[in-house]
Amino acid sequence: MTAPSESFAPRRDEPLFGRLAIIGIGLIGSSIAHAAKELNLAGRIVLSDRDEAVRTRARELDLGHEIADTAAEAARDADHVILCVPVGACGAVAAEIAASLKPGAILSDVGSVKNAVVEAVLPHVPEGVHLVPAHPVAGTENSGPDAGFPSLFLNRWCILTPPEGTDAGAIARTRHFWEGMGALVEVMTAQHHDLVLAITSHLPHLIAYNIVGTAEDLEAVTQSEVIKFSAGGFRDFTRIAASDPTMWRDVFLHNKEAVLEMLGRFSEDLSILTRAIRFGDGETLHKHFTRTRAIRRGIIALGQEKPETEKLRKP
Ligand SMILES: NC(=O)c1ccc[n+]([C@@H]2O[C@H](COP(=O)([O-])OP(=O)(O)OC[C@H]3O[C@@H](n4cnc5c(N)ncnc54)[C@H](O)[C@@H]3O)[C@@H](O)[C@H]2O)c1
Ligand SMILES: O=C(O)C(=O)C[C@]1(C(=O)O)C=C[C@@H](O)C=C1
Repeated sequence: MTAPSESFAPRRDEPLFGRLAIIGIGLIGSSIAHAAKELNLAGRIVLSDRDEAVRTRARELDLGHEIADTAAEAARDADHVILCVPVGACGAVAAEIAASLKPGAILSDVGSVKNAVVEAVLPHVPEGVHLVPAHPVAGTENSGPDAGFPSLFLNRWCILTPPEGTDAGAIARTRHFWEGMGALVEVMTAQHHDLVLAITSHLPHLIAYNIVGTAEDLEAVTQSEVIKFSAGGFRDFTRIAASDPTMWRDVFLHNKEAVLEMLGRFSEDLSILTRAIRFGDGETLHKHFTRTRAIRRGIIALGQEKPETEKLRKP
């Protein structure tokens, strides 16, 4: 492998896959297309989207090597097919492309929920095709074909959740593909993934959607001072609450049990803090805030986040 200085990760001399099909040309699909082309991860990259305007824009952006009009056309003879559509659409797309999948192909996805995707897709996977679901834990609040960028997955986790008995070679090739884009790969069950992501990703989004909605409702009472004087903390919530409504509707509808479990725990812990404020229990508040501060510092120490001050110095 060679490492041209201008590239964010090493470019491969030989592609990992002959033909890569990406179905759904939004933030994640277009980011994969950028990275896979730049890093020579596939000989031919074919994309498709059900929205004609998105396909037109993808052609203008020169994403991949070809934009197909249908998902089935894109998937035909592909070695690796990645569904980059909202979680609730994965089953229908799998059904649409099933007859085009060639034996030995890897069928994957990037959904933020894994168990429901496996349940919806697995019945459509033809004999000899390997299902290796993936979830890159990387994103932004933006969506659509213009939102993607090649380094999105660099130093970010990508979680693979292959069903029991999945071909080890197919898992290894999927791992190499994500590692090729700079991601760190971990394998776990779909159930475990959904429980972990419910607290680390899904609940934070629900909280952001809720707090920003509450603040909006208060605008009338405070004569528009809520948004005008929004401080750093609230602004961070507004970024998250600007995330794609369709994507997040599907996440909550398809990870219902794990999210409700985490929401229950969250509400219990919130009651403890509420009580401490009501009764002037400073010790409980101080102890709690000290514990959570250590978690943030731990994340920074692991190198997964920069301190805010450093972000200000080096934007
Ligand atoms: N946005 C993130 O931060 C993020 C991060 C990791 C994983 N994901 C997951 O990646 C997937 C895609 O998310 P995104 O942010 O790229 O969304 P996006 O809204 O940017 O793009 C989704 C695209 O899928 C297309 N689409 C929808 N239904 C389709 C269908 N039936 N057939 C073909 N195309 C269809 C839409 O037209 C759209 O262009 C979701 O499952 C999401 O859970 C998102
Ligand atoms: O940074 C953001 O904007 C994100 O919310 C990305 C984020 C996350 O929760 O970390 C959102 C959903 C995905 O499934 C993975 C990543």
